[in-house]
Amino acid sequence: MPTPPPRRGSPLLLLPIALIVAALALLFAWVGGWIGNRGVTPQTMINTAEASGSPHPGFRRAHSKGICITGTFVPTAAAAQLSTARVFSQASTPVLGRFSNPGNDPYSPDNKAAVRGMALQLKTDDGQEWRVAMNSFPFFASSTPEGFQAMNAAKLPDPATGKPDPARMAAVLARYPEIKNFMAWSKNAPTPDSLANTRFNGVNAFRLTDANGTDRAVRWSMRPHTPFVAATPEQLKNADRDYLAADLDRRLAAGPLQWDMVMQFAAGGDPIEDPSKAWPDTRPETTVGTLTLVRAEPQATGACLNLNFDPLILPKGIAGTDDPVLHARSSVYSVSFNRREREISQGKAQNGSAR
Ligand code: HEM
Repeated sequence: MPTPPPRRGSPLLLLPIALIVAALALLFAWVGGWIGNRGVTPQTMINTAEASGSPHPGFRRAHSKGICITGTFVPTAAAAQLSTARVFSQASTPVLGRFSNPGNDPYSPDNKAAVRGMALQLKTDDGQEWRVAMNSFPFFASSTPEGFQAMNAAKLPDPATGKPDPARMAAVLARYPEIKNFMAWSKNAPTPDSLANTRFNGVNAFRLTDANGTDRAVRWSMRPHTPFVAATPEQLKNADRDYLAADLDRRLAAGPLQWDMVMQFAAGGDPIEDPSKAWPDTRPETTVGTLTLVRAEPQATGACLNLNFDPLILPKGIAGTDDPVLHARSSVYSVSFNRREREISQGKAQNGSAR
C-alpha cells in the first residue's frame, strides 16, 4: 500500500526545513573548527576565508583584488654588509609584484579597504629568488595563527541571526587580548589616499646573515618617496570602486614611483617571534635599497596572477625566524594557491580584474 502524503500541519512537513537548519549549523561549526579536526590547519584557515563571502573561483582566498606591477630594486652599499643575498650585491634586480586589498572579493570597492598589500618577487642572476608580502598595518592582529583563525571565525555570521555573535568575539578577545590593539589601530589609523604614498611593513621578523656568518634579526618595511596624504572621509565616501588602480595609472604615466626598503634591527629582549608587537621606533635602521615601479596592469592579464608570494621563499643570506605566523602563512598560501590553480585548470575561474 502506498504511504499516504503528510497531512497539513503534520510535523513531517517541517522536516526539510529542520534538515536545512541542521546542515547550516553543522557547516558553521565545521568552518569555525568546533567539529571535525578541532586544531587549526591550513585547510581550516582557508575554509574560514572562503566562508567570509561568496565564492570567486580562480582567485586568491585572501587579498583577492589586485594589480600586477613591475620595476627594479637597486641596493645601497650598506646592504651587502648586512647579508650575502645576491639581491644586495647585484647592481639592479627586476621585480614583479602585486598590490592588493585584503578580503576574498576580487571586485571589492577600494574605499572599504583599510589595509593594502604589496608583494614582490625578486629574481637574481644566480637563479635565486626572494618573495616578499607586506601589508600597510604596523603590526599583525595576533601573535599566533590560532588567534587569527579564532578572530576570523568569530566574524562569520551566526546562522541563527545572520550576524556575527558578539559573545563569541568577546570570548576570542579575552583569550587573545593582543587583537584589541589591532582593532584600535584599524579604527583610528588614517587611510593613505594612494598606493603610491602607502608604507608597507613586513611585520614578521627574518634573519640577515653577513659574510662573516653573523646573524641579525630584522623587520623590513617599504617607505614611499611620495609624501603621505590621508584620504578624507568625504573622499573615501565618494571614491570610485577601483580608484586605487586609476590613481596608480595616472601617477605612473607621469613617472616612476619609488619606495626605500628599510631594515629595523631588534635589540635584546625584543619579541622576534611575535608579529603582533611592534619594536620601538628608536631601534636602529638601515636603508638597504630602493624599489622603482614603472608599470601596472590588471591581474587578469598580468604575470602576477599565477604567483604565490610565499614569504618563506628566501635566498641564501636571508632566513625565516620561528615566528609561528610566518610559518602558517607559507602553508596557508599554498592551500589557497592549489585551490585557485585547480579551479583555473578546470575552467571554473572567473575572468576578473581589479579594474
Ligand atoms: C596567519 C596569518 C595569515 C594568513 C592565514 C594569511 C592568509 C593569506 C592568504 C590565503 C593569501 C592568498 C595567497 C594566495 O592565494 O597566493 C594571502 C595573501 C597575502 N597576504 Fe596574508 N595571511 C596571513 C598573514 C599575513 C601577514 C602578517 C601579512 C603581511 C605583513 C600578509 C600579507 C599578505 C599579502 C600582501 C598578500 C597578497 C599576496 C599577493 O599579492 O599574492 N599576510 N594571505
